[in-house]
Formats: sequence, C-alpha cells, structure tokens
Amino acid sequence: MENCEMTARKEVFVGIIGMGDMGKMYARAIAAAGWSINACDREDKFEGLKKEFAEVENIHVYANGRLVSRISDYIMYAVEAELLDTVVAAYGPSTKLGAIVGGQTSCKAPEVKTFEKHLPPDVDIVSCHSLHGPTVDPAGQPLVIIRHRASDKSFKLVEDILSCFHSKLVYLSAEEHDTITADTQAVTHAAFLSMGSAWTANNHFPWEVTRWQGGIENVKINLTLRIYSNRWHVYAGLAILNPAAQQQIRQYAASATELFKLILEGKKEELTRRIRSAGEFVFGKQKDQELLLRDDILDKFSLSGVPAHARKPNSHLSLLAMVDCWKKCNIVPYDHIICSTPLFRLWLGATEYLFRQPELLDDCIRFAMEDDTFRSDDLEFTFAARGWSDAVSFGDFDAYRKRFEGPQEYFRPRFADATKVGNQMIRTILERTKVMEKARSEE
Ligand SMILES: NC(=O)C1=CN([C@@H]2O[C@H](COP(=O)(O)OP(=O)(O)OC[C@H]3O[C@@H](n4cnc5c(N)ncnc54)[C@H](OP(=O)(O)O)[C@@H]3O)[C@@H](O)[C@H]2O)C=CC1
Ligand SMILES: O=C(O)C(=O)Cc1ccc(O)cc1
Repeated sequence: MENCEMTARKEVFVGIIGMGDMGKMYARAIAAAGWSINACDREDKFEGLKKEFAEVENIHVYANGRLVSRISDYIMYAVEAELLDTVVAAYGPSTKLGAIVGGQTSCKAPEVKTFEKHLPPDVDIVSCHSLHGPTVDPAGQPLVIIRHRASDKSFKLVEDILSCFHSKLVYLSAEEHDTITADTQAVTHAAFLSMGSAWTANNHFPWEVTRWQGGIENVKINLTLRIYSNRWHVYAGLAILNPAAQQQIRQYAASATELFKLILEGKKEELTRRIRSAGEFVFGKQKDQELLLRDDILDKFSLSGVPAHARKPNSHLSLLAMVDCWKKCNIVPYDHIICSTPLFRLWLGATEYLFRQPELLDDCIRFAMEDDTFRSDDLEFTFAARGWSDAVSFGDFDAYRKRFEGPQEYFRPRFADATKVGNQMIRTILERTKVMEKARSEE
C-alpha cells in the first residue's frame, strides 16, 4: 500500500464499542489495514484491555463508549443484541457530528430502529454483519452491508474500511437480511442445539458410541460442539429478536414431532411420501449438480477415529425434520447460498448427502421404522426441539441461557478438538462452494 494512503487511513478513526470476540477480531483486522481504532468495553475491563492492546499498533483503548463516540468517524457497536438498545441509548447521543454508526448484531431490523431512536439526525447509519464466527478466516465469507441512511461518501468509507476482510460483500436492506438469516441461521442452530440437548439428556458423548460414527455424523457432532463453544447470547439474540426465525424454529419442532409420531405409529408409507415430497421440493433442481460433501471429504473430519466400515445406519430425524421444515416454510436453501454462514452450508451439505443418495434415504427410512436403536435418541431430540422452540417463542433470554449452559458444560472438554476440526471443515466447504458456484456460472 502507498505510504500516503496509509497516512490518510490513520486519520480516519474507527470506533468499536464492545471488545468481545467479534469486536477484537474487527479491531485487529482494521488496525492491521492501517486505520486508527478507538475501542472500549465495559468500564471495569478498561485496565485489562489497555494492557492487552498496549503493543498493538493503531489500537487505542478508552474507558467507555461515550469517549469513543465523541472522537470516531465510523462507530461499530459489537455488543450483545439484547443490550444494544441500552448501550446505544447511553453512548449514541455523544456520537461525533456527521459520523457514521453501525452494528454487528445478527438481527438488523431492531438494530436500525434502535439507531434511529437514539442517534442525532446528522449521523449516518451503515450497518454490517459478518456471516461467520470470530475464529473463522473472513476471506471469501459473506459480509452483509446495510446502507440504511448514508451519503455516498459515508457509504464508500465504510466499504473501504471493511474491504480489509476480503469478504464477499452482500448488499441488503435490514428486512431482507433478517428474512434470509432466519431461513438460514436460526433454524440451523435449532437443529444443532436440539442434538446437543438430546445427547446431554441421554448422557452420552456421541463420538464414544458406535452408532454415532462416521460420515455425516461428523458434521452433526463437530458443529454441535462448535455452537456450544460459542456464547449463548449470539444464538439467543438472532432467534428471539427475529420474528421470522421464531416461526421457523416452531415449524422445525413440529416437523420433528410429526415425523417421530409417524415412526412410532409404524406409518411407513405416509412417512416415505412426506419425506420424498419434501426432498423433491428442496433438492429437485439439484439433480445435475455434484454433492457439496462426499465420503472422502466427510471422513477427514472424525472426532471418534473409528473406520468407515464400522458405521451403522441412523434414523437421521434431525435431517429429515430439517428438509420437511424447509418445505413447510417454503424455503429453498440454495437460493440463500450467497448470504449463508459456513455452518448453514455444511448442514445443507449433510441434508443433501442423505436426500440425494436414494439408497441412503431408503436405508434411513427403513431403519427408522424397523430398528429401535435410535428411539430414545429421537425421543430426547423431539423434546429438545420443542423446548428450544418454546424458549425462543417465550422471548425469554434467561431460559435460553439456562438451556444452553447444561450441554455447554457437558461438552466443554472436547471444544478444543472440535474447533480445530470445525475450522478445517469450514475451509473445505468454502472451497467446495467456490468450485460449485464457478461450475454453475459456467453452465
Ligand atoms: N460470535 C459470533 O459468532 C458472532 C456474533 N455476532 C454478533 O456480534 C455481537 C458481538 O458478539 P460477540 O463478540 O461474539 O460477543 P461477546 O460477548 O464476546 O462481546 C460483546 C462485548 O460487549 C461488551 N459490552 C456489553 N455492554 C457494553 C457496554 N455498555 N460498553 C462496552 N462494551 C459492552 C460485553 O461485555 P460483557 O460480556 O461484560 O457483557 C462483551 O465484552 C453480538 O451482537 C453478536 O450477536 C455476529 C456475528 C458472529
Ligand atoms: O456460522 C454460524 O452459524 C455460527 O454459529 C457463527 C455465527 C453466529 C452468529 C452470526 O450472526 C453469524 C455467525
């Protein structure tokens, strides 16, 4: 980069309020690109943060968000979604004249409403949302930008600042963003959260039980652990604050319950018809496309280390319910790939693996009907899906936290391994989606 461009960047101050996982990731990347960062967290973390960033070039730590707001040109709130309104009410009125403000919360309609409520009218609003967690390399991942109220100059400045991530910029309104992320993130998380609750309730680590080994089980286990290793409020915020998400999570629980009842009642034909018709709805147009996940890819990601030939079939209720839910909610997940998280793409890859290999799907249905090995898992899974749906529908952050913390403690000893394997999975799915998008664009 030209020296004069670096010097010009130093004169633009980017404020970051909330130096948790995402705030720190943003601060480090933007500072490394030469912009000046003014950062803060809660006042009681001031001394600790100052020490942590003492040696980091371009990052200046302040005691609170009022001080950061007074002197920054683009201010990003990277705090818990549940707290955003209170935090913006406290610091928003101190925003520098003519500055730009945005947020990193995962649900944008309430976020922009909060900004409109508390920010002075001379302040522009440009928000963003990185569609990945803080330990993922942002390069190539989607980064949504929302131009809510901004001059061309302000908008261009935000684009320049965020270009340091080398992410794929996706331009949406707050409402479009929330509809898509409800379709992709919220219901995906509901599936993994339910699996984690069910395994905890049955008191088994799935990678230690032979019926949970190999293939798409690796995706289920690793991603469940990945979610539980993150902070509960991230998932609570995006589900509870997004009305479209609530409805889909309810449908996911209803799909799991209804399919499980068909299994218990021995209604094989009805189950088969329902599952095939959902599969046709979701995957009907994919017939000529390669699978996102293949055996050789999946087998690289084992936590159990048990060889493929030791695998047992599985009723895969979590996957059957997902595809049924997509159909009931009229969602074709491929339409949202440009605005999806790595977890969503991996989950879609797992559903596709089952539904686009007819012999596997037949085995799965036969196994669900005829073998009761998975009945107790499926029972707990159904309870768990309903429990998560209730926690979200009641809008109760505290109940959500309590439901989350049990499995989180249970799985904690395996988080380090799961994060490593999960990161490799995410790199692989990014490469696979790039290859497939290229193939599609050349068709
Ligand atoms: N983690 C993820 O995977 C992703 C998260 N997001 C969203 O980004 C936002 C940040 O998430 P994340 O970094 O993971 O969460 P963290 O909990 O790691 O960070 C939030 C930080 O904000 C601090 N905070 C709370 N109140 C204030 C305040 N008044 N002034 C300054 N700081 C304050 C929190 O302190 P304390 O802990 O003491 O409350 C915490 O350190 C959330 O809205 C989340 O939904 C978006 C994409 C991905
Ligand atoms: O990829 C996922 O779904 C994650 O779990 C990480 C995550 C969480 C919240 C977001 O708003 C974006 C990404």
